[in-house]
Amino acid sequence: MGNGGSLCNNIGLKRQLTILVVGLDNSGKTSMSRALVGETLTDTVPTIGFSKFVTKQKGITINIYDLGGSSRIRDIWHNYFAECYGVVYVVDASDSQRLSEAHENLSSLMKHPILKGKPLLLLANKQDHFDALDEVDVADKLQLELLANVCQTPTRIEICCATQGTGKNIDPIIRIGFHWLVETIVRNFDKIDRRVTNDIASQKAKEDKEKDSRRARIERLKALQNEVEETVTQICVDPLNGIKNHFQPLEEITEEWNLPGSISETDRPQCMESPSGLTDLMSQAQIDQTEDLNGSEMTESGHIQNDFRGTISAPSEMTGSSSVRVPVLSRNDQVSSASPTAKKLNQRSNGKPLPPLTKNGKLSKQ
Ligand SMILES: Nc1nc2c(ncn2[C@@H]2O[C@H](COP(=O)(O)OP(=O)(O)OP(=O)(O)O)[C@@H](O)[C@H]2O)c(=O)[nH]1
Ligand SMILES: [Mg+2]
Repeated sequence: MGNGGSLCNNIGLKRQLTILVVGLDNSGKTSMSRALVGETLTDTVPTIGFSKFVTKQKGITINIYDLGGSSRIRDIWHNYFAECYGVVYVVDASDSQRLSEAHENLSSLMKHPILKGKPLLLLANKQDHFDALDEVDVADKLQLELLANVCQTPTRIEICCATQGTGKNIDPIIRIGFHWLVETIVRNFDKIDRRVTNDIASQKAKEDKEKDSRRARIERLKALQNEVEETVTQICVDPLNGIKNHFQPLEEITEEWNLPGSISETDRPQCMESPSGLTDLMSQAQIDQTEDLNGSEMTESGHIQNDFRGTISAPSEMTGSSSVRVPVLSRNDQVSSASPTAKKLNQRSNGKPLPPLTKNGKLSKQ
């Protein structure tokens, strides 16, 4: 049996693994991944999030997750660690200015508990640039040997040029390096696979827990919102017509009477014609309601409950007085139909009986 056969035996029925391609932005990760799967290399743009590539090697399906390297995207890399069996780290060997940043980044990756010890291929890319550092210098700048020992990580470094060609024309060093990575993973498959299975399960449990607490937070917010809306409805409901509040601008109220389809001029109560008329109506309403509350006009069922939940001061320009106490009606409140206010309201509704207030304090449609 050839090498391919033994690789497949090791990996069992799964025959599938995931490799992460990471490194700083502009290092050549997407170019390298594309070259590996035989895609065209033109029009490479910075990766936002990640790109997935799939290739096969000796009967094993390999999912390549090419993660964007910009600093903001690096913050989400950890979300992909759990399912990772091995890592390709790409460095722009021609950009010596950024090698210390690359070292910091590589060090935190290799020390991450989920990645620690998983096989690593380091590609010192862009070797076609005249000033590119070779593998000895890159390894030195990245302190690769030290990191590999500290983290007990099987590590290999290669120099390459990702843009040299794609598919069959790919830089052969990339293929050799990739082949080493897959072989190393497969040789340690049982151990790595156990870690991957456990890490995926605990990541899922963590995500489920976060989802639950997010859902609970949203429900709490919704309940709070409903409570606020209910309170606002109760405060804004007008005991006179059940819809408007006392603080609606007078221009709006008078404009409404002139709208097409509104009550005709002859049906319109005199008191609504001018602000002073409105003031009269409001003052009268206040007297009526006080009378009702005193029981003078209480009907059998005791319509208005003595339930002042708050005192609202109407603006003095509306009322002519410094403040007016406005009752906040409870859900079951009704205005006595015998009260003068009700009579005035009947006038406004063409003599039809006043509908009872609905749950939210508005007049029900009858
Ligand atoms: N000269 C040269 N240019 C390269 C090489 N590899 C990649 N490039 C160029 O470098 C630029 C960035 O390449 P990408 O493959 O998009 O880099 P990346 O690491 O995926 O970048 P992000 O997605 O932003 O993280 C592109 O213009 C590539 O054409 C190489 O080996 N030599
Ligand atoms: Mg990219």
